[in-house]
Amino acid sequence: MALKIDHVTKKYQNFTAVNQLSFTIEKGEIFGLIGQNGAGKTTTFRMILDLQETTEGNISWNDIPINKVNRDVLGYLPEERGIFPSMTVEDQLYFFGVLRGRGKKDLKQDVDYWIERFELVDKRKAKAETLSKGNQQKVQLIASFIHQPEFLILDEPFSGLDPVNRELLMDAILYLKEKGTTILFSSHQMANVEELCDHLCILKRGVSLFTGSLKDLKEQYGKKKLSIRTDLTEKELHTLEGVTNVKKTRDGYTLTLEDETYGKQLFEQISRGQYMDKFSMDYLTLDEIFKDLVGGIVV
Ligand SMILES: Nc1ncnc2c1ncn2[C@@H]1O[C@H](COP(=O)(O)OP(=O)(O)OP(=O)(O)O)[C@@H](O)[C@H]1O
Repeated sequence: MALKIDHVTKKYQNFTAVNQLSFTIEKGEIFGLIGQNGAGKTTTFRMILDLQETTEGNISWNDIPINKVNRDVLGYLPEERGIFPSMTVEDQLYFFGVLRGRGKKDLKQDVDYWIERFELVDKRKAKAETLSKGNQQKVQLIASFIHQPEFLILDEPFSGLDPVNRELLMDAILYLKEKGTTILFSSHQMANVEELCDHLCILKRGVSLFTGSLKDLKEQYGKKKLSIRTDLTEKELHTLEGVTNVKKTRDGYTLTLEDETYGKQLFEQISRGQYMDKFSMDYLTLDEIFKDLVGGIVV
């Protein structure tokens, strides 16, 4: 594996921000770290980047302790955004590329490529302070990987981006993965995690509630979501055995089941031998699983 987090704990005086956290990330994988505000995501990132010491445990990159790893191997988009306000977009990207060890000539192709890909061509000579928040974020994003790091850490990269820019970023992350970059990111938007991640870790108050593949997480929960169109009332559906929740939707109901084995008997009870034009069992979305696991609303 490329990154190994081994029983890592971070304490601030008596407060434990990260508690015995362990996970690994394979080379070229996209790994999502999710959790509510204060769950310990940024603290974990900062320990991986050696910006903060662990209280206990070890972190290594390709079996080398993280504090011995060449900094240029890593790229980081921090949560607190900030770029040089009076520097142009283009100069900014050259600055960060050169700072992290690349030659200016060698950078030109990549700077041009990313400026175009993130639709910033007409802004390349503009001072960063004159850009919209979303455009500033795109510049900072490119700056975080313009030196071609092997391992890229993105703290909430999607926040503040409109749907078009979200798609641009999605595609860019997948492109970087294809090129072999290992990517760790956090997001409050579960749809982004669901679409991108190979593996994920769900943190609650510094403790991992789940670490593994999205597929395993979904299968662990099972196909507990049942979407139907029926003449039965909400009240009647509530009384059926195995149904834990009923939600009215635009054109029917979504039921949550105790487990998927109730599917067959519910089909018989609800259809009563009649044709049903909608009866489908499905896995919960990551958003639903997350809310169930952490027992709260995503903020
Ligand atoms: N320097 C510090 N001293 C004391 N407590 C801290 C310090 N830094 C972070 N914490 C606490 O550690 C916990 C984890 O914070 P962290 O920033 O890692 O959370 P997060 O998951 O990134 O949250 P968010 O989604 O809001 O960014 C929080 O309760 C925070 O208040």
